[in-house]
Amino acid sequence: MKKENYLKWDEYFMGIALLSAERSKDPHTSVGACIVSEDNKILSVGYNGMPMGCSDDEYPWERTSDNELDAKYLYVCHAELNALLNYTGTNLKNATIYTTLFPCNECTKALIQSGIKEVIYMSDKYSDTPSVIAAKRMMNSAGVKFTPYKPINRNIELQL
Ligand SMILES: Nc1nc(=O)n([C@H]2C[C@H](O)[C@@H](COP(=O)(O)O)O2)cc1CO
Ligand SMILES: [Zn+2]
Repeated sequence: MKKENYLKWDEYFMGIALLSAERSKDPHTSVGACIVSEDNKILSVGYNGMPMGCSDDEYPWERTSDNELDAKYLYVCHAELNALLNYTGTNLKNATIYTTLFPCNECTKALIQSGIKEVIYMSDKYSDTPSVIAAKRMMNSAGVKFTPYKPINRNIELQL
């Protein structure tokens, strides 16, 4: 008889998003994303980080600063955008993105334009911000389904 405690598809893909988030250098919020085709093939992954060539030792990680130029927000590339940009293929039509944090309005525009049809998200901690409210409005208009991930409360330990 087959093993029963294998990872279901949703768990596997959100697990990969969570593992990708572990690559983030952001001291406050690590985000990971995994893009999956209609037939459950992993197409791309990403996490939030500074753009290529912009050293994550030199660019700021602060959330606030007297000078906006000394805070992270003008520079950091979101996990969802990185996952889109890391994709080397040509067809994201009807793909699903698993993300550990609900997408912002800017990533949402790019997700919609790329053909992503579903967003499965873990945290929605910024749900009351204009960015997320706008993101949901656009997803609703564009027919992009968004579904909270159902936690299974299982710990998976990886010994590295
Ligand atoms: N959906 C998202 N994906 C992301 O990759 N991010 C990134 C941008 C920042 O590096 C960090 C959020 O920082 P903070 O405001 O929680 O300290 O997560 C943020 C959001 C929120 O919309
Ligand atoms: Zn974003």
